[in-house]
Parts: sequence; C-alpha cells; structure tokens
Amino acid sequence: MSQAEMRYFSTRGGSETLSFEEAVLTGLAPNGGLYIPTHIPSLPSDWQTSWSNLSFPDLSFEILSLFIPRSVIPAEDLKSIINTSYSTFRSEKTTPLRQTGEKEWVLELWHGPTWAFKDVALQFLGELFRYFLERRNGVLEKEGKEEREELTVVGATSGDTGSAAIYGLRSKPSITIFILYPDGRISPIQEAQMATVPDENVHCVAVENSDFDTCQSIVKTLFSDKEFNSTHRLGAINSINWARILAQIVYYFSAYFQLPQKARQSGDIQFTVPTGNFGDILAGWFAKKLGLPMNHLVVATNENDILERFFRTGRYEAEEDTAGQAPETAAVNGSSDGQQATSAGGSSVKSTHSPAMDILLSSNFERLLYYLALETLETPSKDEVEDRSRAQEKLNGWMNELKKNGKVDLGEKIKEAAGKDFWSERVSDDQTLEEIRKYYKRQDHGPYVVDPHTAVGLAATERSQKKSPNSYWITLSTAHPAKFSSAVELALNSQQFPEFNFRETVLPDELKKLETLEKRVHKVSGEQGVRELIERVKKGEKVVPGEGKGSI
Ligand SMILES: Cc1ncc(COP(=O)(O)O)c(C=O)c1O
Ligand SMILES: N[C@@H](CCOP(=O)(O)O)C(=O)O
Repeated sequence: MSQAEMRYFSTRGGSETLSFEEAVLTGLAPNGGLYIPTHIPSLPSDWQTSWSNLSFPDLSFEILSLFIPRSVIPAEDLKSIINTSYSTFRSEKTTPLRQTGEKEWVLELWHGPTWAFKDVALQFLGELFRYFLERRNGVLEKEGKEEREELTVVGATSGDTGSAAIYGLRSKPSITIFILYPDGRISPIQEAQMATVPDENVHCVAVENSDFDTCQSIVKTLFSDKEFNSTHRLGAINSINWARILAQIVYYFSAYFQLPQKARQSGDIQFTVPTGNFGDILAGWFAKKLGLPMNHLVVATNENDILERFFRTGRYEAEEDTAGQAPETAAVNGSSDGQQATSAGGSSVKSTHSPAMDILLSSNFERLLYYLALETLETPSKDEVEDRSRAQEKLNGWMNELKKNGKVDLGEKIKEAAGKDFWSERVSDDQTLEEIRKYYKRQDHGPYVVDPHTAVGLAATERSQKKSPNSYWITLSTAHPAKFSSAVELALNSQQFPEFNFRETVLPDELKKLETLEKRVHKVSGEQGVRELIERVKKGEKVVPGEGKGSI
C-alpha cells in the first residue's frame, strides 16, 4: 500500500476511515475508540545511512511523512510546521543522549519550553492545530462565508501534559483550552507553570477531590457526548490524539542515531520508559514495528502498577486480585512500605513520588491491545478489512468487560504475544528515592540529578540488565528534576547531602520567576462543574478564576 493511501480508523470498530487531518482534529473516535493507522508503513531501504546525520527536525520530517500524505500537508508546509515546533528547544540536538555508563545512556527529553518530554509532541500538535484551522478558515473566508471553525481543547493532566499543551496553544487563534487536573495532586511548579499563563484562551481547572483517572474520564465523557462535542467542536491534546504518538516516534530514531556505531551494529538495544498513560512507550513500539532495531521496551511503573501486573500475569485489573498469589506480590497492594492507597474519586490510585505516573487506566494500552488482538486471531483471513473488524470485535469485548467488572483476563496467548516486545518492572517510592541518590553520588558520568520519573526508569533498567547483561540500554528521561522538588529534596536531604542546594543547582531561573506571577485557577466539582465552566466561557461570559500568588 502506498503512503498516499494512509488513513486512520477507530480501535473499536466501524468501517469508516479518516484522513490524518480529520483524525487529529477529532481526537477521540465517537465510539470511544482511539485512531490508529490503516497500515504500518515501510522505511526507505537506505534509512540507516541516509537518515544517520539528519537534524532532529529533518529526521522528524522523514518519519512523519510516512504517516501524513502530501495531499493532507504538502512537504514545504510540513517542514515549516516542524521547524517552528522545534525552534523552541534549548538543546541543539532537541533530544540529546547522555552517556551514564559503559553501555548505558539516558535520552533527555526535557529541553523544551516546559521542561518535560510532552513538549516534543505538544509543540508540534499546537502548530498542527493552527495550520489546519487557518487553512479551513481561509477557505471559508474565500467563499465569502461568515462562520469560522473554532476548537475547544479539553485535556486532562497529572501535571506535565497540561503545561506543555498550554505552551503549545497559548497564542493560537480560534482555540480555547481547558486543562483539568486533580486538585492538590500535582507538584507546585507544575501548577505554577499552567496557572501563571495569562493568555485569555487558557483555562486551568482544578477538579476537587479527584485523581488523574477522574479527569481523564471526564474528558472522554465530554468527547462521547455527541451534542456537547459538536456544539463546542472538542479537540484533544492528550495522547489519545494520534499526532501525540506520531511525534514521539521520532526520538527513538534520534536516540538510535546518537549511539556509537558499535552499539548500533550490535542489534541488541533496549529502551526503558517510565510509564503512565502508555503513550510514550507506545511510540517506541511503533518505532520497533517500523523497523528500528531494538530488543525490548521495558515498561517502568511506579506503585500504580496495573501495567506491570498485566505483563506479568496477563490480567488487566485496576485492583490486584491477591487471592492465591505469591506473598511478595500481595504485599504490593497491602502497601508494604506503609504507603496507603488513596481513594480520591473512589479509585485506589496511590499518591507517589512520581505523580505524573499516578494513573490506573492507561488510555493508550487500548491501541496495543488492538494490535495484540489482531496478531492472535485464531484463523486470520487474507482480507485486511475483515481481520481488522474481527480484532475490533475482540477488543470491544475486552473493553466492555473492563468497564463492567473493573478487570479483564486477557489470557496466556495475549500475555505471550505482548512479552515478545515488552518487559516490565515496578519501582517503589523508596527505590525511586534511592535511585536519585545513586545517580547523584556517581563518580563516573556524574553527579547527575534526575527527576523521580526518570529514576523509576533507571531502577527498572538496572533490574532488567540482569536478564540481558550484554545489551545496550537507553532510559528515557521524561522530566527535568526542577519540576519535582519534593522528591528530589527528600532523596538528597540536607542531613545526608549538606552540600546539595536544590534552588541553586537544580532550579532554572525561568522556573524561579514563576513564584512572582499571579496564578489563575478555576476550582470545580466533577463533570457537571467542568461542563458548566466550558458552557459559560464559550458563551462569552467572564468567569473570574481564583487568584493569588504561589510559592514554589
Ligand atoms: C514526567 C513524566 N514521566 C512519565 C510519564 C508517563 O508517560 P506516558 O503517560 O506516556 O506513559 C509522564 C506522563 O505522562 C510524565 O509526565
Ligand atoms: N502524565 C500525564 C498524563 C496525561 O497523559 P497523556 O500523555 O495522555 O497526555 C501528564 O503529565 O499529564
């Protein structure tokens, strides 16, 4: 199949396919499914040589072109979108690779405007939205029509997506943005990054007594409400939006090209990814399917370990069924280290030192499940569309069971199929702090201060190395340590590390400045509160958010 025919369909069924533009602007499919490409494209036969010295934007152009037909975005326009997106990054390499051991590297993904990996995709998505809306509105204007297309972006965040989305969309015409986050459960800097942006089109919404899953579920409910969605023309910035995954594929290739030749030639490269909503690691899986040589992707979770348990047991269940399980496994849920499960929003998500990964149900896992369903069809036919529909049916069954019972047993066959590409590790809060200390104390390639999410990844890498000691390892570093002062200061506390000064050595001036700025936050209660706020703002009512200076 040629690149020009690339389209997108929902994981949950329906024979309809959408263009890239429609899939990006729609975000979540009306049947609740996520959009995926009709096929995995082929890499050019000489990609290993012809792409090896490309800059990040040029590499991005090559990879994105495999998924975006020229009829949807002409080459020159795509180049311009990409160049604008990555001109905001502080590193010349955009996502530089830093060596941390003889056969170990860390891929630093936080050199963008909000110091987190989300910038890579959200700077791009912001530019895409601007491009599509300008083009559509240009056509309406030419036709002499009065109406204009507008997008009401509604997103959920456990801290990082929100600020990256706001920085990606803040000055864009025809876009209003509402970011929902669990009140009191994100770090002070994350909140300040979002709430100090003064632009009129930005609305920060702290949802009372909630967790990330509650916020994510409100977003999905609003998208599935046909009337609300069409009235406000909702747009998605979370990784349910295919463009987010697509943009993130690029840095796996970039990391590969930054490795020394010996490592590349070994063919034995492993990637570890701190994981929550499963978007970042799914991008790595697409890179593997495209043909990037890699062995496994290690899913590194914190104590919210539903994914780690799936890859170990084949069961996907919010609450662990401890009956009949090994004692050390049962202790996980019983909070062996004294951490109590919290019950905001009625769920059992725990508050951990890596809060951006405090997630129970990972949206993008559905995309992987679709492919696992397809791969394990009992009697695959030669008909692509028929197989697609059988996989969608299987997936629907699983999703319905999950919705009804809060769990689904996917079985041994699916577990085995997933195990070909993924390993998984669960890292406790204590281990996270220990890992931050370990990297700080390192004489070789150090001292290196890492954020708690990166620390979860590094701890998972260390454990996985025992399974494959000769491999080359790349751990994704997903945020700058400045964003998570409480965990970093707890790990590098003044009793043990009197010389360490967070403010002086870690906190960039740009983030220090946030302390002096006014914060604007709407506090709301539940889905109804969110609906009402959106309705009022969209009607043109001036809704005054709570104000006050924040200290970081
Ligand atoms: C710092 C950080 N690390 C890791 C993750 C997990 O990434 P994903 O949700 O794509 O699995 C997130 C949030 O998504 C994050 O903000
Ligand atoms: N950790 C994320 C949660 C949202 O995930 P997304 O990748 O689907 O946007 C955050 O920082 O908000």
